[in-house]
Amino acid sequence: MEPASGSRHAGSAARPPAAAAVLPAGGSGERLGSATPKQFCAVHGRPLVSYAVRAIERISWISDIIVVVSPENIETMKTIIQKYGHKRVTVVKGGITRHRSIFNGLKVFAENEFSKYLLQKPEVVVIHDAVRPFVEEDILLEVVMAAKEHGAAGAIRSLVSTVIASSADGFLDHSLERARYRASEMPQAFLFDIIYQAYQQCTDYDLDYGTECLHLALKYCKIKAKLIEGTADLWKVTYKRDLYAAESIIKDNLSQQICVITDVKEDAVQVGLLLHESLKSQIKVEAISISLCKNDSHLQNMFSGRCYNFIYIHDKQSAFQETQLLVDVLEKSNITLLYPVILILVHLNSSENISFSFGMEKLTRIKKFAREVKEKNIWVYGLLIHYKDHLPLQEAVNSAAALIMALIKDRNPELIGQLLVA
Ligand SMILES: Nc1ccn([C@@H]2O[C@H](COP(=O)(O)OP(=O)(O)OP(=O)(O)O)[C@@H](O)[C@H]2O)c(=O)n1
Ligand SMILES: O=C(CO)[C@H](O)[C@H](O)COP(=O)(O)O
Repeated sequence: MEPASGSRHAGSAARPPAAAAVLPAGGSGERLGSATPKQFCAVHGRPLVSYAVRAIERISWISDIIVVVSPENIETMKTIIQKYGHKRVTVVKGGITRHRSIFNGLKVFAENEFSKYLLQKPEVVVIHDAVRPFVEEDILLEVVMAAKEHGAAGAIRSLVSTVIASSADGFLDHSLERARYRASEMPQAFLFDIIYQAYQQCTDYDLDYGTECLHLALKYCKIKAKLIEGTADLWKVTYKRDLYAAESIIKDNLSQQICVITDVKEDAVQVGLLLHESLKSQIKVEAISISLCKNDSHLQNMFSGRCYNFIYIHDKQSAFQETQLLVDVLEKSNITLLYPVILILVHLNSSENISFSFGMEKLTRIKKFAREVKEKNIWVYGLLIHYKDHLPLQEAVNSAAALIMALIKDRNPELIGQLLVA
């Protein structure tokens, strides 16, 4: 179950060959400048490498995923695999350069000494940097099918800047015609035997200074790679700003859909309908009116979509029991494993005096409840819709919709347990 994200050629009919993937993750992230190598930096609470692993593991036709990490990070990687429930992953010790790490990853399919188990050699192997989190199945399929046909293939992008060469004294020597050149990105794929033979023949210079796997296939096996136009999201996290960009993309993907759950009481249903109207131009809304009592079978089916945002509207003084039931169902559904789920508890109040109807005791209770369920990766926020004669319901609902959109787009952990007033 994944949040919605852009997919360019959905539903390709081509049948992929037996494939495996090698994800180099053995670098130190010097250019990012953090003490933690970038692949282990948290992006919306989860290490970057986990996003790349997840992107590959959800593809059924990729049998094995080899993640190559530096020796000191093997345990960290194994912990990540366990914590986020990753499957079909083997962790392998990396080398001092990216090429050496990739070569180590490939050896798992060809040389016994590199793994406790010699894995089944795939027809095609995908190579994808662990710091490129947004790879989609359609581009992988295109690259893999092209590799099967031509021996090697890789994703490319148009150049943003012109490439120039400078002379030794720091002056322009010449510039390249930008339209003729492309940036080489990932994923790339190869017939396994081609890329493995290429790495076996590499010089130390290639292994230490090379930056391009497609070039090795050309140089040592005379294979001209097929180049496939990639999407903008395939870029590599390299600098600190790339981590912020990755987090923004993830948050944007997570805030595409919301599920509005209303108590069956008349007021709650009415507010639910108005909220639906107010939100639907900004987000896909699914609305459910339900009595949150135990054993309600409707609840079990509610979390089948790609939804990570829920609103529960009620007009009770206290609805913690019902909310707890909702939390239990969310937890059981496993959607909280990879991303935090937002749950906004909407209380309705039409009395003159807010402080009278919403005392300190209840505020403290929301905070305590939110703190407890945060442990389950469910982020609870309170929202009071306050309406009376001089503040019409429609106006209060519009203001509530704006606050809801801000909460789910920002996904701010500092506001967990707070009560906002619309
Ligand atoms: N010895 C290395 C060096 C790099 N990589 C991996 O290769 C990918 C792309 O390399 P790059 O962006 O250059 O990562 P770093 O080498 O970590 O970054 P920097 O060059 O800024 O130090 C990353 O997933 C990185 O972890 C690797 O597996 N083994
Ligand atoms: O862009 C690429 C495709 O070949 C590689 O990801 C890139 O060459 C990695 O090199 P570096 O580790 O120096 O960033």
